[in-house]
Amino acid sequence: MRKLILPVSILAVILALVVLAPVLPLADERAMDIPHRFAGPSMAHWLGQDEFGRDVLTRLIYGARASLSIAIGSALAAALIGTALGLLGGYFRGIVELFTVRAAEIILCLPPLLLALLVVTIFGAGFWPLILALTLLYTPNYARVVYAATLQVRALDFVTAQRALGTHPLKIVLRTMLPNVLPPLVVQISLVIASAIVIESGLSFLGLGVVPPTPSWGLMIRAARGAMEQAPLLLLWPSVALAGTILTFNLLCDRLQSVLDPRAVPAGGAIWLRRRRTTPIAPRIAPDQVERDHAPADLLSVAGLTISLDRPGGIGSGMELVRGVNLGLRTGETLALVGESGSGKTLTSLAVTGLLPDVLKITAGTAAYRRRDGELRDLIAEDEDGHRQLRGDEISMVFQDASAALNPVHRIGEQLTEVILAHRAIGRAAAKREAVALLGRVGIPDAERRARAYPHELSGGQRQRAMIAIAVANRPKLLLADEPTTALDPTIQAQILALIADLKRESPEMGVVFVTHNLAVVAEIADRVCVMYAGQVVEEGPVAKVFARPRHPYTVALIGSVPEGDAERLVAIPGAIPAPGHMPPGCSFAPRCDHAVAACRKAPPPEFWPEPDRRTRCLRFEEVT
Ligand SMILES: Nc1ncnc2c1ncn2[C@@H]1O[C@H](COP(=O)(O)OP(=O)(O)OP(=O)(O)O)[C@@H](O)[C@H]1O
Repeated sequence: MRKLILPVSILAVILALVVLAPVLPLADERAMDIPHRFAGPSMAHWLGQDEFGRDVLTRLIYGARASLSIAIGSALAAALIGTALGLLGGYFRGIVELFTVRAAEIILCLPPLLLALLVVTIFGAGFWPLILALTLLYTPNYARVVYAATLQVRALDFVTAQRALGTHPLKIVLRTMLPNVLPPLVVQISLVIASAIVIESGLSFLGLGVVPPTPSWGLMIRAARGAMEQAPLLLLWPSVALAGTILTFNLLCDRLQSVLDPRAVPAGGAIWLRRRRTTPIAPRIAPDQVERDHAPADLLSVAGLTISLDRPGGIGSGMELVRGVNLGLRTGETLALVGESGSGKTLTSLAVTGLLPDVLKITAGTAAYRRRDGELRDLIAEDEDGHRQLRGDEISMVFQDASAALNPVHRIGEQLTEVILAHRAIGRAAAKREAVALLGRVGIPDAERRARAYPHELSGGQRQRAMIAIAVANRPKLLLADEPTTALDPTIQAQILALIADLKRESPEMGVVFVTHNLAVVAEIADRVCVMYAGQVVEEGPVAKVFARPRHPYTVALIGSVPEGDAERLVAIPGAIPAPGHMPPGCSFAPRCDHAVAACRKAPPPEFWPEPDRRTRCLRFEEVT
């Protein structure tokens, strides 16, 4: 919210001047003083006098009245109409879409200034025709933005749930869809206001807008142009006012975007997560450092990763959500990250890909990644450009919710083609052929036809397969899969796991980090497992060894909580994971642990290495069985 203070304050001053103009001690904006035409700035006329001796400051403020009320009025009117069209078209689709969004799009075929000229020629110059022209001009922009946002929201589970409940469609549109499309809408309004100010000034400059003697910035520029040699300052004031106001609206728009939409879009699919530029540490890591710290992990070595909440002045700012995580991944290996909800699995994988939301910050740690060409890079210190080069190419992601991850307004084949083209120097036709082949490879039947489908036209399992196809399109070295099977039914789950295993066999070099809650999945596909609890890795080792003899009471509890055949044998872990910022002074699992002794509650346990390939954070690991 702090980001908004500057643009909102500047706009508040401008709007206050505009609204309070009649009661301010200003000269009459139309009073002429011919003997003093073109007089420079003085105590009585701070910005000088114009070609009729009128006070320039007064006309500038009254000019803002005309320019801003036309711009804001038309932006709001267009927003109202465009939003209604976009919401209706996006929600009902079919014939409604044709008569709303598609009809509005016809306007986009006409050049903007030409359309405005047409309206003004028909209705004559003046305030209301200008508002009408600009409203017509901007309505399709809103309709398209809202339509795209509506399609996205419409496909989400909560809308489907509302429909399943039999809620009236208009109620869903107004109560569920509208609030969800507001962020892009608000941003669009500020963009349109800035653009409308420019068009209004342009038309007034051409003599087709505001009618003299009413002042407007466009008219002032037009008049000043003729007297540029006698009084160049006359051109400066309205130009500065125009440029300053537009810049302020653009700044507001930029800031609103980051405040209202904490999520962003990575390549390949539309996971709404904001990319973050972290404080550069040292992109290249000395090989001996990696060798020393993580000798066996040649592909990815995460060391001391700490992620904190970064909301200056906000509640909980500085709170550590992930605390000193170390983990290593070897070429061709599958590492499972397991743990209860909230243990930091997702944040750890997002940090590696540079996709942490803006409110989170990496406060310590490195993530040494060995690139295809053998160079070592620190992914934590990598900037956004560096991450973008790697993401979708060497490093790929598969997320839990494919319907949110795939762009709802583009066909599956197009999305796949774009990912291939973004990272490889091949022609579009070849990329398209490869996209279809990939869809076939991940088990989507009739791939040629399905490539032309939109995400919502595929089943959940097919969407997940399509997302996997996008992730492996450029044969990544590192695949991060965040609960890719959690949302699927058991049969499809098994098929997707088999697919990932198949793809791994085809690319034996590919390392996989697999985030899951499900220990049965870990047993099936992982080579090693990292157990996370309250933002820390509490145990790590080869799957077979960890399952045969866990070395941390939390791992024991997790294994015990897996239902085996009959649900009565399921043992729930008592208590709850401590909230970030409320960690106990000692071991974070101590309050829920049967083995805990006084020493456990005193200080956080260090890492112990019971065997060369295993580690645990438990003082009593010898006694844990
Ligand atoms: N954008 C965010 N803002 C504030 N806190 C967050 C944010 N994202 C995650 N957290 C917090 O960070 C902690 C770790 O979250 P994370 O999503 O990594 O857990 P997880 O182990 O992946 O859980 P799940 O299995 O439910 O996805 C949680 O306490 C969570 O509430």
